[in-house]
Amino acid sequence: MPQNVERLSAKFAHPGLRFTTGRGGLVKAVVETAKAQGEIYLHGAHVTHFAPSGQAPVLWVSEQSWYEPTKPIRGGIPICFPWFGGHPSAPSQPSHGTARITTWEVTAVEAAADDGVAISLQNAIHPFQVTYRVEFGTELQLTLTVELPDTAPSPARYEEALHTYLAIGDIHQTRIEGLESTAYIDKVAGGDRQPASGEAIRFSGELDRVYLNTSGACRIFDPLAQREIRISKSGSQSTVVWNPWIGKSDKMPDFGAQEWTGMVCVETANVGDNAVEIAPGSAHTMTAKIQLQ
Ligand SMILES: O=P(O)(O)OC[C@H]1O[C@H](O)[C@H](O)[C@@H](O)[C@@H]1O
Repeated sequence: MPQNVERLSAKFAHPGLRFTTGRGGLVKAVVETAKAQGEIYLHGAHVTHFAPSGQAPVLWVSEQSWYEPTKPIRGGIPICFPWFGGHPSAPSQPSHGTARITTWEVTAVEAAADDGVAISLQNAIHPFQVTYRVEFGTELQLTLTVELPDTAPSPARYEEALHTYLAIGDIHQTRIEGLESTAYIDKVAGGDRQPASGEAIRFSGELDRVYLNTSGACRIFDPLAQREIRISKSGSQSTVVWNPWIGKSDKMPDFGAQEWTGMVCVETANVGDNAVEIAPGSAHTMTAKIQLQ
């Protein structure tokens, strides 16, 4: 049975969470508790807002974003799955997979720790069964579980990313710590492999890096907004860092002219050499926890 606001509201009534029609007529859940505000669209299971009470939004969303069933939302937390970037063999397939442009089914809404509220969703993306639990508390906790049914004929491989767009005061002043000792693929330099830089990441032009074999937390220091965002994770061996700067964002119709100065992506991922392979009847879970320090 198709999900609509009335049916969802009747089935999953819970204090602090309500279903409503969002932009473009797409259905979303809105969270308002004593500790936090948030929202998630069923389209893409896309978290588009999170803020602990009294704080400015932690996530950035473009004013120019599409809100259409066939297009990804620009900002928030798109789920890239089951591939990252272009499809490995079929270039006409959508960038970053189909998870972010299909409607997810809500399976549960429940109370979570710390006066929070959690929503769970699922999506069948052949050959996988995917579940996503989003816990809105003082922190935002994301749990993405990919299962390969035991009826599958052979093991299957996938890539994934919680492509988190963070709202920052000014990219020129922002620095990211936690990846100093990790080698990376420089996508701006055509995919060259670079050794660990030994330094915090700072931004002075387009930056698009895939850090491999790293399971540690990142700290995003934002002096203009006078705050620090911490992203910790489990089940993830890659971290992607991206800011498109002027030239690339100018070419994107869903990106406002000066918006690139107020965002940075720090993506909890398993991509490239870190793609995940699972056997029939098994599952893999990746988590990310996003918090203000
Ligand atoms: O425009 P999209 O398909 O949403 O991709 C946006 C960006 O996602 C990731 O961060 C990739 O590393 C970038 O190369 C890409 O440009």
